[in-house]
Amino acid sequence: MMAQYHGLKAEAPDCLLFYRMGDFFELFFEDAHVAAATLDIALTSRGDGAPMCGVPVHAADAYLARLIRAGHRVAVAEQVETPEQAKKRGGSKALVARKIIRLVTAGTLTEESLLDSRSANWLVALAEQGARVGLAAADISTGRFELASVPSASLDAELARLGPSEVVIAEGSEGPADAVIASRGSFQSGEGERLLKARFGVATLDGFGTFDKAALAAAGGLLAYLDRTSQGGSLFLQPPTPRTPEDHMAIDAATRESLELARTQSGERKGSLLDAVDRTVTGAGARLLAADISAPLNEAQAIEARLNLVGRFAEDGTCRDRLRGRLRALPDIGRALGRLVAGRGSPRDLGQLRDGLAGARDLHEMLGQLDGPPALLTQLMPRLRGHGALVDKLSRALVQTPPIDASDGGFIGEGFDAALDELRSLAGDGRRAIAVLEARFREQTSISGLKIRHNGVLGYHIEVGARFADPLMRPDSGFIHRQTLAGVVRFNAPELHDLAMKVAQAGNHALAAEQAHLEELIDLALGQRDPIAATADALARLDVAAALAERAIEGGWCRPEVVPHACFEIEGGRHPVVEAAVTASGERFVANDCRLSENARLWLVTGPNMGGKSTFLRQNALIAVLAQAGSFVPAASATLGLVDRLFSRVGASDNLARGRSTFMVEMIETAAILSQASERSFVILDEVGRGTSTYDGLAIAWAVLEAIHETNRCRCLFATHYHELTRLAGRLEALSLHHVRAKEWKGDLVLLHELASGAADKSYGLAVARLAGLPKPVLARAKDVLARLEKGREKTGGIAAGLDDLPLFAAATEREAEAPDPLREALGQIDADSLSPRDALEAIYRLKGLLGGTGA
Ligand SMILES: Nc1ncnc2c1ncn2[C@@H]1O[C@H](COP(=O)(O)OP(=O)(O)OP(=O)(O)O)[C@@H](O)[C@H]1O
Repeated sequence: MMAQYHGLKAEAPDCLLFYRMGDFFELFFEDAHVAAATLDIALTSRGDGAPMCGVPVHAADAYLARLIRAGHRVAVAEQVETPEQAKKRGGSKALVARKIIRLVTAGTLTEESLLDSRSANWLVALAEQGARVGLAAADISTGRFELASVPSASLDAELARLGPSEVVIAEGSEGPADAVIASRGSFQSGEGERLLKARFGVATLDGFGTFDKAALAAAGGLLAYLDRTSQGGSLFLQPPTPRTPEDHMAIDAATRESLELARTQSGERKGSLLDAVDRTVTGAGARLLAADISAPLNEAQAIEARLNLVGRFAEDGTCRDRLRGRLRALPDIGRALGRLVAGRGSPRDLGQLRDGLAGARDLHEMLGQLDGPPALLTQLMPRLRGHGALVDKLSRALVQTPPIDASDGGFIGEGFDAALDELRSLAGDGRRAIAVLEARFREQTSISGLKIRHNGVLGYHIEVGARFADPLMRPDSGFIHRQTLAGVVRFNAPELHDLAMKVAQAGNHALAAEQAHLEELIDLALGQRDPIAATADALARLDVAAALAERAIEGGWCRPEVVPHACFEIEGGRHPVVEAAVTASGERFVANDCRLSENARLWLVTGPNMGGKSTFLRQNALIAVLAQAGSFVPAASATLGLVDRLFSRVGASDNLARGRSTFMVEMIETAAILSQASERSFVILDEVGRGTSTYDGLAIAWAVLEAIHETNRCRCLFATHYHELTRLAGRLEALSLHHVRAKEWKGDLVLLHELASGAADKSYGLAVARLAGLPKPVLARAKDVLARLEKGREKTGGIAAGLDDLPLFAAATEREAEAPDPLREALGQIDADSLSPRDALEAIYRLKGLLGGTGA
């Protein structure tokens, strides 16, 4: 047996091996140690001392879920023949054949119990091709399949958008630290193209869109990995959709994290923007909303289309309530379909398709009565119907609530198949005849406690109390002794045997008939897989639109207006997450305006700690995300020009608690903004520069602000404690000063959280410290120190002395640009077309010499 075990283990060395033995999956050796520790189950050992532990087959899903969540992958080795078959094949000592039937990994789950119904479950494969990375993403629980090719620099942003459960890369290539390494062979564009064509049965991929080599190579890696995990079995993939990152607002990983779009910085959904917005009533709706918020659109028309639908549901409360009420009752047909395609479907999944598709048809009828439907609704409508024949068949075939487990039958309803009904009635007749026989035996033996019972070992048998058993033991009694237990004795009888045979036979035949129907019904449903998936998507879109309308009404949100010029005008804007927290603690959230335009695109925000600067910055970034995701926004009015890229950076010390963010990271991230932000971008910078010494920090913040103003020319909100920066207002015409208001009242600091124009008059640092309970002697001492510092500042002009005659940023950058670069000049003088190979080689040596500073 161990030879067989090691053989299987060698097939999946990077997985824990679940080795089926009877009613258990057993794990051995190191696997047993890992599983026992993760699952908190007893570690035992075999006769030969090998460590082992086991989990019961019927409860395997729950254990699998825990192992997967702990980051493991599991290979499931099943028995693929019965002990009888094994004996027939190889004699009495033959070992039952076993085979790995599936690798269970985080990115390839379909089981309801292993998945979060409100989150997508992405498996991503990456393939490097020069400066680009191909990205293939599949969620086989719903069949979604996307292919993209992105510049290497955008990879992190794409991965952060998807939040994949599992990433696969080719050996020797770069990727996330926990990525699964697969063999290089399949990560080739030719292989990818071949596998795609074979899977979707097409001669060309043109019908799906255009994919470059990087995307095809990633598809190759993904399909080969899926094939390995399913061990050649089927799984649900819709045709690939090409994804063009340019169609969406670019949001890099650091910005997502800082804005807490789908998860908070501690990794939870609660407290994120998504959580504050989500009022969806179906799992599929929740998944789509998460995708929408993670990838806001970049095209006004598409945004308008979504907003029109949300607007319609916002206006019509009755329609919205009815729609949401019906959607709430619908099963998750997308995932039911995924399980059916993967061969893990149950009668209950068919029941879910029946109910979900019938529900979609009802919604079609209901929504069809709306006057002047928005264009997006008109587009969705045809996808809600067209399943009449399938629904009809499933309705006639299945019982009201079909079971998950098909093995006991009982899922095909009465009246669907006359032959099945006949078999069932035969079994029923048999059982009734057995009841009659029991009465007759009682009369005949005069044992009133005599019973006919049934169990898995003896089948039907007669049971009497031990003290009544003697007469039945006699050879001529007509009863045959089977078993004596403490207190009872069990018998059989020829008549009972005959009847039992009939019942069993009819039962087996009925079960076989039900299984045949199940297969046929599953085939029928799978024949409609694409239209069913389209219906599932349409239902999800309706849920998202109605949920956003619900949220808008609940919070008094407004419909944003998207305009062609790069403005950002928000009246009475609010932060949905902070507002909820502030309101919950009985306070009032103060709404604030933000007005950026092409000529006034940079706001420098000052004011005391805890005054609300970060909240103000973030709420505006979130409003941009929501608006472009097609949602109403938390404001009285909002007009904005499309944002192509969104950046949010927070000064290093704010994040030190996480032990990750250092000044270095802050600078790397700031560098990314300066190199990537365009005139259409929106940037929030929160106390950038404060992670280092005052002089260095101020100098960096100053230069960054100037560069943003002069070079990037994007819309930007910049919060700072460096009051010296306010001097920039006189030099940069598109920069204006603002502050969060505070006042001292009877010696106490009152934070008003209200934005006003101009710079803050004081920094109130000591007042905040007092509010925080700093000891009195320390405060008094700090006051003294401050007084001296301020005196010094008056005399010398403070740390910003001398900044006033600093040359303009443009002049400084010109100077930088003017400095001659000998390498550049030498390169410019080469006439590439006239070079012989020998000249070229010499030129390379010369240039290399220049690079080293030695000349040539
Ligand atoms: N507009 C508002 N209305 C009501 N309360 C607010 C508002 N903005 C912020 N707050 C409250 O003030 C707290 C501090 O806000 P925030 O973190 O934005 O201040 P800050 O000025 O950035 O502080 P620091 O400079 O210390 O980082 C929030 O947690 C919230 O409770």
